[in-house]
Amino acid sequence: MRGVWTTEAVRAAEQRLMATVPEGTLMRRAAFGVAGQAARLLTEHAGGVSGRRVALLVGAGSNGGDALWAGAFLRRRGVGVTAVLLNPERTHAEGLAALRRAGGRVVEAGSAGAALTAADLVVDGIVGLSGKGPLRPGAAELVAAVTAPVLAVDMPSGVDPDTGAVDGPAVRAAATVTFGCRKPVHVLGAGAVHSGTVHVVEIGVERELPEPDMVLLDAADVGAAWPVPGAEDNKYRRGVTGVAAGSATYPGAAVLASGAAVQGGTGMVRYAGTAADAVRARWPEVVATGSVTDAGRVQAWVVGPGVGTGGAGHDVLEHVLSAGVPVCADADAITLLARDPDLWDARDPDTPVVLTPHEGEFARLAGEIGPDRVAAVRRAAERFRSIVLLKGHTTVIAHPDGRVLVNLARSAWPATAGSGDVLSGLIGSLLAAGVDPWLAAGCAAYVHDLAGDLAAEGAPIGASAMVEAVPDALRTVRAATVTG
Ligand SMILES: NC(=O)C1=CN([C@@H]2O[C@H](COP(=O)(O)OP(=O)(O)OC[C@H]3O[C@@H](n4cnc5c(N)ncnc54)[C@H](OP(=O)(O)O)[C@@H]3O)[C@@H](O)[C@H]2O)[C@@H](O)CC1
Ligand SMILES: [K+]
Repeated sequence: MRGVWTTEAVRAAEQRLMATVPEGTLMRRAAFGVAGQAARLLTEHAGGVSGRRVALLVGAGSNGGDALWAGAFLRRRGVGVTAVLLNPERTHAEGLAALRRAGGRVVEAGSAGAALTAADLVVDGIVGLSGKGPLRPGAAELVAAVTAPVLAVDMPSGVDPDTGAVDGPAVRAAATVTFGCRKPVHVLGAGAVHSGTVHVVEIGVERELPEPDMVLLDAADVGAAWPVPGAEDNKYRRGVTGVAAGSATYPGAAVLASGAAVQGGTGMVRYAGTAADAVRARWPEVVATGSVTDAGRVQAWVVGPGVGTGGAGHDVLEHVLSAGVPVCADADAITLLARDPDLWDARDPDTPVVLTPHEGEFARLAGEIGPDRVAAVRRAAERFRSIVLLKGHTTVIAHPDGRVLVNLARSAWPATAGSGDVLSGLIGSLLAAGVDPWLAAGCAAYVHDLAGDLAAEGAPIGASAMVEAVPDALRTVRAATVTG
């Protein structure tokens, strides 16, 4: 698992560390990391380092100081460096002196045109963790004139450091070098896109950090958590997943959710609903019945996709919530819960529930999301005493106790009709196997996204192709576990 820490936690850790090391040490370590990545990008985009040109966009604080020191290091490798000062009277003095000593050029924003046009790489040191709001007009104008790839120092300027929100001009970086750990800006929403490839440079601050504010799973974590049957297991011990989804008119959701549960490795899938014929036709291994009341025993239920929001869907959801087993409630089930909160009374308080809304369903259930997605999902998880998984380019998964897991999409190909049904089937499969519901939601989100990416291979796909690709995705994460 990789941690993500808020700027508040990072600053506190930085203060503790600063007290133990000579002044300027952390900035030079940080800047050295920036210079290393800059050299790598120059090699990649301009075929070498020496003789290439770099422009530094330098703001008023330490972020600009990092950029200036990085410029000084790059000068030693024969790079032509020009610093563009956005706020000359507040420029980091030591950094500026270091760049000048190393033979760097310094210009003010008004005369930056030639340096920006000639640059093979631009380093964004406009603003870092003290950033508020979008780029101010002077900075925005310069950034708009950039054509070379941008390397962001700590974070892309103009993005909100703690929410990743972008509501005006902001830097779009090819890569970002950050210090000590990832911050929310690197993994949330638009911020994740604007950050480009994120490189974390250790500067010592990481040793001072408390428990992370959010975590990201990697392939090996998912591979280790995904259940693998042992010699003692049989289909019942592996877990039976109930799927209450779809309808005679809309059988697709039932077929996709049941298929994903099968492919996710559950021991048996019991389908209950009016799409039984369609499910049997596509997945003969599924035991299909017409109603949840005669479905037989299951260890977890997936409920909602395509069940409708009328009386029949209401009764299905009520039955499932009172069954005393973990439930993944998606789509129409969420709309039903939003419309009739009394449905929650059917749930035994100890029964784990995983809610998987998209943004519209989330708003119906818990109100508008606002710019701070993580805070909104945390509040909803606490309010409904459920795991809440908010879908998006960054999927945010909150536990009622405040823990948050995020999953970053590899591409947007999986954003297709029926994709959510696949996700809920995977979650159901893990819940039935007894995986912790918060981890189950995180692992399912990871495998869902990976399956989409593997199926797509750079071209559009339908949700059925994602179901087909689940075994490939599972092989990939299991291989990562083996190789460490
Ligand atoms: N954490 C660590 O361990 C280490 C951190 N280090 C580095 O320090 C950085 C944080 O530095 P920092 O606190 O000096 O402020 P920073 O982000 O440079 O902002 C400067 C000023 O910009 C302004 N401003 C605000 N918003 C703006 C906007 N939208 N557009 C334009 N301007 C805007 C605002 O001033 P204002 O004009 O509002 O008075 C603000 O005070 C951090 O990101 C990392 O790079 C490393 O050196 C070593 C280890
Ligand atoms: K920056």
